[in-house]
Amino acid sequence: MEPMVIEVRGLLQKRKHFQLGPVDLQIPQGYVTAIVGPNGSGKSSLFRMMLDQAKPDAGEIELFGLQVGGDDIAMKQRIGYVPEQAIDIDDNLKAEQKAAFISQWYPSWDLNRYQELLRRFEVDTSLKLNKMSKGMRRKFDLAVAMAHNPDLLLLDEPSSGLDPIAWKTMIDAIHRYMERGDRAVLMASHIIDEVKRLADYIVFIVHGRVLGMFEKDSLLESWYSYYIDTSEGTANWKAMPGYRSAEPNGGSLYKVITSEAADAERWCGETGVRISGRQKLELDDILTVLIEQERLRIRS
Ligand SMILES: Nc1ncnc2c1ncn2[C@@H]1O[C@H](COP(=O)(O)OP(=O)(O)OP(=O)(O)O)[C@@H](O)[C@H]1O
Repeated sequence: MEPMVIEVRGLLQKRKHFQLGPVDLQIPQGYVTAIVGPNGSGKSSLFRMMLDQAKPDAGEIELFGLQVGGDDIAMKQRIGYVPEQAIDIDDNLKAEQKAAFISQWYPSWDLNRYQELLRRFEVDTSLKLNKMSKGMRRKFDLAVAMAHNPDLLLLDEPSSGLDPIAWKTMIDAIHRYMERGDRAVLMASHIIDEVKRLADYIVFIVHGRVLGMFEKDSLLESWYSYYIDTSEGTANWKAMPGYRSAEPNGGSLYKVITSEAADAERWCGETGVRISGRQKLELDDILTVLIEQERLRIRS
């Protein structure tokens, strides 16, 4: 098993209208892990606690085996972070001045790498930060976050505001960053295509609850819709392994969703349930089912 770069244990944050956790998570070195969840599910809150910008009410986080919460500068220097929104949105400095300032904090700041990233992202560093477009600012933040060759990249919706060309450059930059094999990315994203292209693992979070961490390929292999013909009378499909939901699909057809496709297929064969069609679920469809189930769980 790979070493873990992030370990989250029993993490709890209570707010007036929202509770995050308790969260237990292990993020492995060498992989990209995407946190996927609807608006307000707690993704940014989790990042802020990992960076010690917010305190949990219970539990702990370790980065590189060191507990977050102390004043460990060396630990922070190993991280590159792109927040959901630029922290210093009104910054009157030119981008090049800001970068010169930030670079002092990082002994491993790599000027060549930084300039290469700026070139590829086409960032004009003579602009003042508060005069940059949202996308330009995002590209600058990405270049800065990667310029010191961090061991861990924390990216909170990194493609927010990027045009399609910049988006491809970002995907490419993250792939290259991962080439060395001993780094890790934890990213929050709403963009399904981005998650599919980048992520090795997916963490679903809904209403502050982590619903599990899944290896992407096996996740996409195990969620299926089956179209079941009920005209000849059929077994109770709710007993199907991994059963999630069923809805009428015209005539005697029912569309049944399972998250354990291989076992469900076998079960159908054994119980005489006739599958007249099958379709893999996309990530957003999986998330929709999980959100709905979480809603029902909260209501009950
Ligand atoms: N400083 C704060 N004080 C109180 N509540 C907050 C604060 N920041 C966030 N929240 C609440 O915590 C919950 C989680 O917010 P968070 O920003 O972590 O979600 P998110 O998953 O990142 O959402 P999005 O996808 O919209 O960025 C929300 O209900 C939000 O209103």
